Order: sequence, then C-alpha cells, then structure tokens
Amino acid sequence: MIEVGILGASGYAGSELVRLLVQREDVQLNFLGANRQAGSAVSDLYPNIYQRLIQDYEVVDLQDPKTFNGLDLLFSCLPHGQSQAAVAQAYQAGVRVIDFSADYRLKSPKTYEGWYNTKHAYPKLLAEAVYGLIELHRQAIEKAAIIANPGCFPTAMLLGLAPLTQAGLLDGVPSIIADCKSGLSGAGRNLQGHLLFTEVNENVNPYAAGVHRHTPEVEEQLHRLQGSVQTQVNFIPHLVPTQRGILASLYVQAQEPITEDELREMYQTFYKGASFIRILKEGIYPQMKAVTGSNYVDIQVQVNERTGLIYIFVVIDNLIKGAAGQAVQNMNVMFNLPEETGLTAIGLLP
Ligand SMILES: NC(=O)C1=CN([C@@H]2O[C@H](COP(=O)(O)OP(=O)(O)OC[C@H]3O[C@@H](n4cnc5c(N)ncnc54)[C@H](OP(=O)(O)O)[C@@H]3O)[C@@H](O)[C@H]2O)C=CC1
Ligand SMILES: CC(=O)N[C@@H](CCC(=O)OP(=O)(O)O)C(=O)O
Repeated sequence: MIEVGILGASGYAGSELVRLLVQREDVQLNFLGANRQAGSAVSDLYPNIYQRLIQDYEVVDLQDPKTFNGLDLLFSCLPHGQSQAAVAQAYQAGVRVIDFSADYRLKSPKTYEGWYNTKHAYPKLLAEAVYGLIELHRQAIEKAAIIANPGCFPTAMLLGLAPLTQAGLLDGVPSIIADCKSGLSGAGRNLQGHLLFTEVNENVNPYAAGVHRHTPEVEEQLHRLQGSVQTQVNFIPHLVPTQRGILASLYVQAQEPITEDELREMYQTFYKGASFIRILKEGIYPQMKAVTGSNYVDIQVQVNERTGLIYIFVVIDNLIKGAAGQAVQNMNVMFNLPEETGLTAIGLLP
C-alpha cells in the first residue's frame, strides 16, 4: 500500500488526482488538504466522486511531525510560491514529494525569481528536484526525492519538440513559434482574472504572448537536450472555451531538407515503448477531444516542402497528462509499479 497525502486537493488539479487515486486499491489517501474549503465534504464539492469519499478537506499542519507518520509520498497541488515550503518540509521529513507547481522546475533561482516575482527560499533544494517528464528523465525519476511535475503547456511543447531536438534538427535554429491553446480549467478553480462564462464562451484570445512564465521552463529543458543555450521559444498561449485540453502547434524552420516520412519515423523511433504517446498516421490531425479524460498524448508532424517549415501538433488533457495523470505516472515509476497503472482510460469522444 502506498500511503499518500495531498495538499491542494480541492483545486482542479488536486481533485483530478483524487479522482484517479480513489480508484486504486494499492493507494491510501491519508489526508486531503485545502485552505478555504477546509471543513467541507469532498463529495459536496466534487459529486462525481460521491460514493467513494466521505472524508472532509482539512488544514494540514506540516510543522507537526505526525503529519508525515507513515507517509510514503506527498503530492503538493498548491499554487506556485505556496509550494516551496511544503516541498522542503516533506524533504526534510524524509518523505518523497511530487510538486505540481512551478516552484522546483527551474534550476536557477535567479531565473525563477525573474519570471515568478517571488524569491526562492530553498535554492539549494532545486538541485535535488527531477523534472518529471518521464519520456525524457525516467531513470532519474525512479530514484527521485523531489519531482517537479512539468507545467501543462511545457508538457505538450516538450513532447512535441524533444525528438527533433535530440536529433540535432533544432541546432542552429534561432527561434521557434509555439502557438498553444488551452481550455479554461488550466487557470484553476480559484478563477484567475475574468473567466466569466459570458466572456469566455464563444470567444478565443491570446494572452501573455512571448512573456508567459512557461517560456523559461521549455527553454531550459530544450537547452539540456541541445547541450547548450541555443533556440529561443516564442510561446503564445490562447484561451479557448473548452473545459480541458491543450493543443500545441509548433513551427520550426528546417535547417536541412527532411521528408515528412523521415520525420514521422524519427518520432516513432524516439517514442518506441512510451506507453502514452501516439504518433498519428499520415493525414490525421490531433484533436483535443480525443485525449480528453485520458493520459494520452497525440502527435502529428508535417513538412511544408514549399516553405521549409516543419509543423508539429500535440494534444493533451491539461489536468491529466498535463498534471494529475503525469504525477500518477511518476508515482508508479517511483514505486516500481507498471507505469500505466490506473491510467489506461481512453479519451471521451464526442
Ligand atoms: N489546472 C491545470 O491545468 C494545471 C495546474 N497545475 C498546477 O497545479 C497547482 C494547482 O493548480 P489548480 O488546481 O489549477 O489550482 P486551484 O486554484 O484550482 O487549486 C489550488 C489549491 O490550492 C489550495 N490552496 C491555495 N492556497 C493555499 C494555502 N495557502 N494553504 C493551503 N492550501 C492552499 C486551494 O485550496 P482551497 O480551494 O480550499 O482554498 C486549492 O485546493 C498549481 O501550482 C498549478 O500551477 C499544473 C498543471 C496543470
Ligand atoms: C488557461 C490558463 O490560464 N492556464 C494557466 C496555466 C497554469 C498552470 O497550470 O500552470 P503550471 O502548468 O505552470 O502549473 C496559465 O496560462 O497561467
């Protein structure tokens, strides 16, 4: 039995994690932490899991050593900034932790402070954290004490760009365009900004173009693959009126000729054995809906021989592969379980 505790269980990402874990016989939920929702019943807030959970959300005191008694793993689904101390306390108590926030994703405290306008109080711990993208860092994840679960947009962008980068096809490319769309649950339950139905329904708009905080996260990972600081990412997120889902459309100027068949084969080879990556057949474009409710990642590649541009399209469910599903995948690998355990549901379509 894996005994886990969840902080931020009442949020969208945390509740998706609860939904995935209550269906597991080999996982025990020791506590479900919350802030404003503390004291309310889980099933009042999330009636979809009504019959499974009768416990209430609670305020979790991480200063109390009893909190960590018997705990094998802490999930922190807190907002960035709030997670820093929680992760450090779990680490100091010898409990492994998976952090959903961005607090431990960047290796440089200076970069973190620059993009998040928050000082990092535990800069030494950044070296301990493993970036939890299993398709790239499996071996380190197996042994990790701290997992920095990747951001939802970076998950889609990096899975789309990794094969190309690994093959050296991004070398010498000064910049790429990452045109991304996200559903509304990406903003969390505690509504950031003006996500009123009347404003977002039947509407699409870009935001934070070129200045979104996921930019350094993607660049840092790409540069690790490139072996040096090279390609810059123009990341332009858009809000679309879906509940869930991310579509990343990535545009890269090819430096040398490559055919679409060669490119597709390169992706198939790179992701051979990757349980959740589906490289689609020629002519089929990925759709958000096809992965909604699942941990799958659908990818298509295309070469425009006229313009020399490579197109890569990636879809994920932001709350599953972009958050809770990826975290469960990491947990499975950390505890020597088959990676797919509890994650094999397929998407909901229509
Ligand atoms: N939504 C998404 O698609 C994704 C989210 N993430 C990351 O996951 C984390 C959670 O995001 P999300 O679920 O969307 O956000 P929500 O706003 O929906 O949830 C935030 C959670 O944190 C709790 N919380 C906030 N402040 C405190 C505090 N001071 N003490 C204790 N609990 C607190 C809230 O409790 P309460 O509601 O009771 O106040 C709630 O449970 C973030 O770091 C986010 O960046 C990562 C990938 C994708
Ligand atoms: C639609 C929307 O608002 N999305 C959020 C994504 C937030 C998120 O989930 O952040 P992490 O993945 O870094 O944890 C945003 O753009 O800020």
